Amino acid sequence: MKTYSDTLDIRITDSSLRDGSHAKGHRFTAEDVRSVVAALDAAGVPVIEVTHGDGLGGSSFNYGFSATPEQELIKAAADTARHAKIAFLMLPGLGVKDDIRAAHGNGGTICRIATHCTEADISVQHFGLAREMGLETVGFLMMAHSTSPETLARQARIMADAGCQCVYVVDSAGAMVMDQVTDRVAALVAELGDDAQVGFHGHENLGLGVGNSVAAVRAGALQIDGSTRRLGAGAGNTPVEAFAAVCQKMGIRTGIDVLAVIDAAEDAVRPVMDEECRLDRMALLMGHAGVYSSFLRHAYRQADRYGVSGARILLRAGERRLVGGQEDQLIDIALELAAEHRTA
Ligand SMILES: CC[C@H](O)CC(=O)C(=O)O
Ligand SMILES: [Mn+2]
Repeated sequence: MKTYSDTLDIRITDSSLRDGSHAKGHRFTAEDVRSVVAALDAAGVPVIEVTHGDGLGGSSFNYGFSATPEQELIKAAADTARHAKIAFLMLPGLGVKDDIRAAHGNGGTICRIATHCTEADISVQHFGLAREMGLETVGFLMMAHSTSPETLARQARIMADAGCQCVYVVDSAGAMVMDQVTDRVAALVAELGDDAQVGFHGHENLGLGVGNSVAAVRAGALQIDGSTRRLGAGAGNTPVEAFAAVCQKMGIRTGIDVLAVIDAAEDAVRPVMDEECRLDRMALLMGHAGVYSSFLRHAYRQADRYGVSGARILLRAGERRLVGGQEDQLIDIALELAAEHRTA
């Protein structure tokens, strides 16, 4: 069996300071970042991702403005971490190449480029630049439930050929059940061979983050994302502390000190959260209907603004197969629902 390295079977990346930015309304402070990074780093978490929830350049009217510029947060993380590497994420078009250069200048060493799962071609120049700069590279194929394993594998090949060193199957909607994860991860492993590793990023919208991540590891994934205390979009991400504990019981080496990360979840991450990430009606509907997790807060906002049901907004977003970046279409849906209500 392939392992991540001689000492680790898999490598875990904590996304609470990036995916969790959605749940926090993009209001992390440098102090929040320093305290979370210090605790995760001390617990042996090997990679910590820090960026606006929608990636570099995400701070905007459409996605939500950051309270603190993300480059300051990346620098605070890099200045605090003693062992952990700092990763940052970018969606081509939201962020630009200069954002990658700035993140590198502020101490980020892992560049993660995310595209919709059938649009890997828009990442090619960014992987090229990141590799030229000596950065480690990771690719995100988002909304991976919405396409077949074969198509996903072909898209992964585009990223790997462009210089991506690990392509992630990203369950952005938390909509996949275990066999779907197995099929997709196995298809990427078969396609990429020794050319690139395979990763998995899960969400908890069907309560399957840990189970799906175990399925991914069994199918050959060497990198797994999670968020301590599940701090992430929708019902949150795979909880790092629970996944690390499960891995320990299964003899999968993660390098994480389980007791220390359990303490970090309670003592460092929970205090920076507005509230727990809950598997409530809206979050569960996202998993059920296949809706991008970061639409959750936007759906609540438009439901309030137009006096319509947030659940119905999400169901219609699922029917329309909206993809990340189409947050503004939730407004159109809310307006339609309001008009239908008036004529009913
Ligand atoms: C940056 C967009 C998005 O939040 C990436 C991600 O975490 C996902 O698709 O799940
Ligand atoms: Mn996510």
